[in-house]
Formats: sequence, structure tokens, C-alpha cells
Amino acid sequence: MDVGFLGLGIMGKAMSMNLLKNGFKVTVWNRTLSKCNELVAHGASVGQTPAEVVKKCKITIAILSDPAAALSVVFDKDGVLEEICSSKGYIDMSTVDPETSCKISEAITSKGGHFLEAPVSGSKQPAETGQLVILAAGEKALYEEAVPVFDVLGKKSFFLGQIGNGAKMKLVVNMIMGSMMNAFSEGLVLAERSGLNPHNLLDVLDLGGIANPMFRGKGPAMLQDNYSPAFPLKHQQKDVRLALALGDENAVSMPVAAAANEAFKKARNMGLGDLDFSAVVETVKVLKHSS
Ligand SMILES: NC(=O)C1=CN([C@@H]2O[C@H](COP(=O)(O)OP(=O)(O)OC[C@H]3O[C@@H](n4cnc5c(N)ncnc54)[C@H](OP(=O)(O)O)[C@@H]3O)[C@@H](O)[C@H]2O)C=CC1
Ligand SMILES: O=CC(=O)O
Repeated sequence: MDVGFLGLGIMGKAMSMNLLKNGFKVTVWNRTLSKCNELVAHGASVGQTPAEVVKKCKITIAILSDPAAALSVVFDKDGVLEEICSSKGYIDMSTVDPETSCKISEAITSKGGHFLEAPVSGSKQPAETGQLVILAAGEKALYEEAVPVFDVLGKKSFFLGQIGNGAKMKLVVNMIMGSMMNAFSEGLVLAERSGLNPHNLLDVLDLGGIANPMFRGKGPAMLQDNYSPAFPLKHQQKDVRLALALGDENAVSMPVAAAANEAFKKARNMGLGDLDFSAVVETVKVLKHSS
């Protein structure tokens, strides 16, 4: 199957590479076109614009930073809308709000095209190893057509019904993750400042009821101030911000998530936005130093 791929950031690069490795013919595009070179070296073709990719491929996937980027590749000049038609499908795997997804869905389907939102849970490593969790919603027939692609990209895909449900599920999951990361950060700093060995804390956590892959995976690096980006902090803050908006709409009180959002905003303000979201621990250290 010819698959188009828009967006070769941390996630898109790993995901399109996996498709190539598994025998798909892949045509890639990235706003900064030079990032296509590595994929070309592994057999990908390049489209000069999103429209060119859609023209060539039956199914085109996108995974882009945020709502503005997701809208731009669809609606701007040389965008997806210029070539989408009834024989083509478009799958947006970016993490966006349900309103953005609905806007894209309406535009694609009004031109006869087929649309699925399919944000993913899992980070750089699961993307590289094809272990993502795919949260799809929208047109069921396109979902079924895309299952061979999802089987390569992920360990499990969910079809969640109408457009917006995939986005909502992703935002709820990432709101929980962002809050957990903040609690973990406070715990690591508290352990160290109160005279405990934080490595012992990691061992204790890992043996108990709140053991989880995130603490296990990120903890040792955080203790070495290593925030090499797997999931950029600016994207995590975007997700919590969008989840809070969903909370506003539904009158759900979320003080823990609101506090997490403030911490991620502070971290962005400290210039940490391009680092891994675990760099939020630096905000706890700063607060302590200034007291
Ligand atoms: N990293 C992770 O662990 C995970 C990320 N996600 C989500 O996946 C999406 C991508 O994340 P990730 O790969 O980490 O992000 P990156 O920041 O690594 O990549 C972002 C991509 O979006 C492109 N882009 C940004 N703005 C525009 C624009 N205005 N027009 C066109 N392209 C644009 C970038 O192009 P350029 O190269 O030119 O800048 C790049 O290809 C985000 O929505 C994120 O929340 C979901 C699960 C896990
Ligand atoms: O969106 C990030 C993730 O790890 O999932």
C-alpha cells in the first residue's frame, strides 16, 4: 500500500521508518524538507508539499506539533484539501483538541474524502519499536482499511466511535501523565533534600502499588539531570492546557491538572520547552533554592 506521511519530528520519523521497514511504500513530507533525507536513504520518496503527497497516496498520515500545525497542513496553500477526494483517506495522529479534529473532519469529508483521527499513546521508544497505543475515531471503514498500518505502528488500536473521542481520550490520558510527572518530580526532590538516597526511592516505588513504566524509565535519567527529549515538554504543556479546556467545557474541577499546567508553563518560561517533559523537575529545584 502507498502511504503518505506528513511530519517527521520525533514521532513521525520513527513511525515512517517502521512503515518502510515493514514493506510499505512511503512518501514523506516535512515542513523543514531536509529532515526527509534520512527517510529517503531508507527508501522513502519525497513530496514537495502535503498536496503532492496526498495526490500520490491512497492513505496519508500526519503527526504534527499542535492544533495550529494540524490545521495548517490541511487548509493552507498546497495543503491536503487541494488533493483529497473520494478515493483517498487522511489520518491525523497529532494530539489536538476535539474541535480541531472536527474542523479537519468536516473539511475532508465535504470534499468526499475519508477521515480518521488517531492520536497515539506512547513515546519515542514505543514509536521506534511499533508499540504505540492507537486511539482512533471517525470513519470505521477507513479504520478497517488502516488496520495493517496500525498493526505496524502499534501494539493495540482502539476504535472509539465518533470524531472527537480519540482526541478526548488522548487528552485525558496525557492530563493524568502530566500530573503524575509533577508528583514524581516533587517526590524525587523531597527525597534528596530530606537526606534520602533518591535511587532508593526509585527502588521502593518500583516494588509497590504505584510502580509504572514512566517512573522506571524516566527516574534514573532525571537523577542525572538528563532530559534528552522523547516527549517535548512544550507538547505536554499543550496537552494539559487542552485537557483543562475540556474540563472547563464539562464543568469538571481539576485542581491537580491546573497545578501541573502551571509547573509546565514555568518550565517553558525557564527555556526548558524543547527538553523532555521530565525537565519539569527543575521547577521544583528552583522553588526550593529561592526559599
Ligand atoms: N514525542 C512523544 O513522545 C509523543 C508525541 N505525541 C504528539 O505527536 C505530535 C508530534 O510530536 P513530536 O514528534 O514529539 O513533535 P516534534 O516537535 O518532534 O515534531 C513536530 C513536527 O510538527 C511539524 N510542524 C510544526 N509546526 C508546523 C507547521 N506550522 N506546519 C507544518 N509542520 C509543522 C514539525 O516540522 P519541522 O521539522 O519543520 O519543525 C515536525 O515535523 C504532537 O502532537 C505530540 O503531542 C504523541 C505521543 C507521544
Ligand atoms: O503523548 C505522549 C506519550 O508519551 O504518550
